[in-house]
Amino acid sequence: MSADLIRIVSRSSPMALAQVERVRAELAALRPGIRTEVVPVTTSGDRWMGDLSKLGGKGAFTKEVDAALLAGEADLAVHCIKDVPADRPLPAGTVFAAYLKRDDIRDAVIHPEGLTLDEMPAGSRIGTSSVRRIAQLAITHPELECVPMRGNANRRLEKLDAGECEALMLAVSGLERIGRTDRISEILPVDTMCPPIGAGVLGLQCREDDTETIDAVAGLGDADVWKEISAERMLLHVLQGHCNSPIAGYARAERDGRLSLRARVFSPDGKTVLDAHEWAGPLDPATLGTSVAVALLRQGAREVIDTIPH
Ligand SMILES: NCc1[nH]cc(CCC(=O)O)c1CC(=O)O
Repeated sequence: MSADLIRIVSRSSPMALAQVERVRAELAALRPGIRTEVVPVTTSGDRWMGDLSKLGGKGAFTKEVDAALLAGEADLAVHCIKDVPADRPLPAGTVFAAYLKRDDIRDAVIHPEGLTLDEMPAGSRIGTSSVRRIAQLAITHPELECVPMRGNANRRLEKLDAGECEALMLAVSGLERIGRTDRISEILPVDTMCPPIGAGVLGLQCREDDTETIDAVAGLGDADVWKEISAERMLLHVLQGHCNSPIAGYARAERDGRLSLRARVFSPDGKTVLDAHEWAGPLDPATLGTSVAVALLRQGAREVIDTIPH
């Protein structure tokens, strides 16, 4: 950054731009002397409407953003942590300086007439390409059918309205960001629709040698979320999950300081469910993530994850 300007690189979807506006507002309150500018990019994940696994993984939504940061065309990147791969290190030369306060981690159902999953007729088509959602829907609602659905949340809502499916599943936090919570017909509890690793968390990524920007934004971070994400991302790293893995889980820092992590691994048909839940006790968050991952590996997680093509 220059002394008083931070250039923020972002994907140009409505959700990504709303995320940047949140960062700008929080930064303006914390450091009123710093100006911000937005540098928009389009990622391969935004352009490609086919199967994401054919694009080489979740990096599809982060690659071009990382490149702009590393090239010095921007000073700060805002990422949905959910979209940041954990099976490989962060791009060399970059670090997360802060994780913002966490939003709702649950998934929502959107049905034009407001029906819940229980109320939908058998054979109703649910638009989702997420193996995590497909597997868990197969467990609770085997009578419903999943059909592939990609594109940013606004485009998915348009496709729903055009009749391409009867209902959608989308993250509550994403709908909040684009101002479309009015479309929600049901919010699914985490027991039956376990969220993805990193759900509802925005991370602020900087160049590791740019201490000026790191210091400027570090104060936006939330200490509890830092612990939760450290545990969740270590779990994903140890499991070596890929973009199409049916891995779900969330850590929770309690008010009294205790930290727990629940995680699940599913076969796509939902017939195999591996489940682990542990409290950190004296362990640091990353070691908790390792411990829960090992518990899942002991239950056979490697075989379940590796049978899914990616
Ligand atoms: N895969 C796209 C994506 N990345 C992050 C979110 C939701 C917001 C978040 O969890 O940060 C979404 C949309 C969705 O899954 O409905």
